[in-house]
Amino acid sequence: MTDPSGPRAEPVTLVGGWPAERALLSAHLVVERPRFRLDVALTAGPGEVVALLGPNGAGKTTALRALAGLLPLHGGRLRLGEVLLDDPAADVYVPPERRRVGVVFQDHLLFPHLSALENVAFGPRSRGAGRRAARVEAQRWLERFGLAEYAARRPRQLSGGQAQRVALARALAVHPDLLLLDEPLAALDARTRMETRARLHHDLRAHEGATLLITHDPLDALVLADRLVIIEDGRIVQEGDAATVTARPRTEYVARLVGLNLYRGRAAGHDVTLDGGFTMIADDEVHGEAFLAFPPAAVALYPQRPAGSPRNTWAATVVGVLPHGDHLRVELGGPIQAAAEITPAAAASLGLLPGSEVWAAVKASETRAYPY
Ligand SMILES: Nc1ncnc2c1ncn2[C@@H]1O[C@H](COP(=O)(O)OP(=O)(O)OP(=O)(O)O)[C@@H](O)[C@H]1O
Repeated sequence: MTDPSGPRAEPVTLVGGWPAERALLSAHLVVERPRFRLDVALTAGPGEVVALLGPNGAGKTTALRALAGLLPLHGGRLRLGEVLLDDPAADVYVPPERRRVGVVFQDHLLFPHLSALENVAFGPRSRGAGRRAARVEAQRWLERFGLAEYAARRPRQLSGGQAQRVALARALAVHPDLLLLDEPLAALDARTRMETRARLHHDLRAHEGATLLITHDPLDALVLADRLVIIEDGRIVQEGDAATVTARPRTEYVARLVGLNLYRGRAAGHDVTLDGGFTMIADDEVHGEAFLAFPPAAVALYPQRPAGSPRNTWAATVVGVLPHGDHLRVELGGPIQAAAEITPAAAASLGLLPGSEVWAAVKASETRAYPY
């Protein structure tokens, strides 16, 4: 037992999810472009899968290229295990082929003229393994992934999902310390994507190194990753496990990603006055700068002002109506911009069209407020 009066552990500075000195990957990536600057700190531990999410142009590919060594850093430093890979201040730059990094790109996956087995064996061969040893290793990976029966097939005889997993086996066959997955499911159709996602989740457990997954798709991130890092305009705007990020989004992009309406405002107890002046009532009690969020499914729409109305009620104009799964997503203008999710039957009975005037209401009990 520890002595409570004894010396206490110093709090460690967390860079990402792991204390920088214990992480397998410890990176501060600074890349300058003419009109863009990437400046992010990333860490990942052994066996950890970190998803890097962000809108178009956020800098995800730039980060991946810097980690792989395809793009030298302009500032910061990159360490993998005990090895310093890039540190411009110390004039250190290890080229891609000498990094213990495996990359799986979304397309250009496999060599078309080689069989699945030869494709996977290429990994160990390129790291100096003998022909026979490389084939044995490749066979082991195909078996592990349940792909042994496809060993002799050429890539064009494989489905998209199978090819994707052979590419993963090839990357893992060299036992990289860092695995980089670039939109690994983006090229697949919806059904294959679902199956491959589930298998990939399983396959990734065989990897003892760190994994960084780049994706646009929140579902990929939520299923595959232990931790999410969200970047916008070259900077990290939020990171944490899925539960934290989805419960408390901190930017509009993150809110949309998890499907919430999100606003900033000032709270005084349960009342939150949003930027723009509209006041809403939340279940939570907060004081000062605050976020207010509610899911589109919590927004009820009425043709007239609802009687005995819930307090969060406002007159809105329909801006657009889009299919969303088996529901419809209604974009509303008015004192606040909001999205509502309703059934097609409800939309038909309201006669919703762009320009329609409706009343919107959200119960305070479905509205979350939290400090900014
Ligand atoms: N070779 C380049 N020269 C100059 N600017 C570049 C270059 N490559 C990328 N950029 C710029 O860097 C920024 C980040 O691009 P990046 O491709 O990393 O974003 P991303 O998050 O991967 O986007 P997407 O999801 O669209 O692939 C963008 O503003 C882009 O225009």
